[in-house]
Amino acid sequence: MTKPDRIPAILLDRVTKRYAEAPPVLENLSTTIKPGEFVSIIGPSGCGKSTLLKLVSGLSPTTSGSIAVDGMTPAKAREIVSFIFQDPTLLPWRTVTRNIELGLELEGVARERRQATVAGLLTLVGLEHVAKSYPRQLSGGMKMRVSIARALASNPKVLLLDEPFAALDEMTRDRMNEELIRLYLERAWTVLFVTHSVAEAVFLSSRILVLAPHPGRLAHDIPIDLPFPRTPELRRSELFDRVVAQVSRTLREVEAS
Ligand SMILES: Nc1ncnc2c1ncn2[C@@H]1O[C@H](COP(=O)(O)OP(=O)(O)OP(=O)(O)O)[C@@H](O)[C@H]1O
Repeated sequence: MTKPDRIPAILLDRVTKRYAEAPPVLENLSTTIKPGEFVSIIGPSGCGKSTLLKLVSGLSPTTSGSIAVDGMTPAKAREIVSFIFQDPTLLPWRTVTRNIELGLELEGVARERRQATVAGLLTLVGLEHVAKSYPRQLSGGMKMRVSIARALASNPKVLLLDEPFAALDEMTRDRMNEELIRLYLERAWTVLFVTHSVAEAVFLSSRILVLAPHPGRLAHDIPIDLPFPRTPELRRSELFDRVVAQVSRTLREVEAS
């Protein structure tokens, strides 16, 4: 007997999304994302990138077509999915530790287990030294790390990130990219990552989906065959520059069409 194929991490089958009576934002979008893939979504402003993440997260329903996350509807898959937004939205009156444990608290996880989980996450994102600080005492990069740690507290299998590093300076952003790749390799997540930066998408991804607008649709599906782990040296290599140039050209063609 042949072994059944592994269930796709994310399956999009002819997904169409329309807000009220407006023309569709996404139309007939189909693709399969395998477990462990790091997929970035790029495309002109308004082509439906954020909308796609909202559909996969179950925050917003599809108009037609279907989405399966690990074989489940997005609503059922919420427990295995974490969504990280550009704005970390930390609670200012809670310390770093208490921000990270918020979700676990709401789930009713006992205090001791919460503390053990948070201690591990603080180490993972390198924030042990600010465990008792408040958000206002942190830099933008640190706030984003708290937000990532909070998203990881529920031990997700699928991570959805909507331009998480857009507000950071370039150096911090590069460092966060390297940390994200380290965590991705360690935790074996499936990642769907929205960005406007082609270099960031190339650095992080095993695959890039280029969406075209009006209506949003899949224009290109580009595998990124650079070796993992991705390192700062890779970013300085000619090969990296070549891939970035190639993807930028594709994006410009989509923007011009
Ligand atoms: N809740 C909503 N109600 C009505 N229209 C919406 C809603 N959310 C998004 N839209 C519209 O859907 C289109 C796609 O928006 P979306 O934010 O998904 O695009 P995007 O590719 O992420 O854009 P950007 O790159 O500028 O962040 C836009 O025209 C936007 O105005």
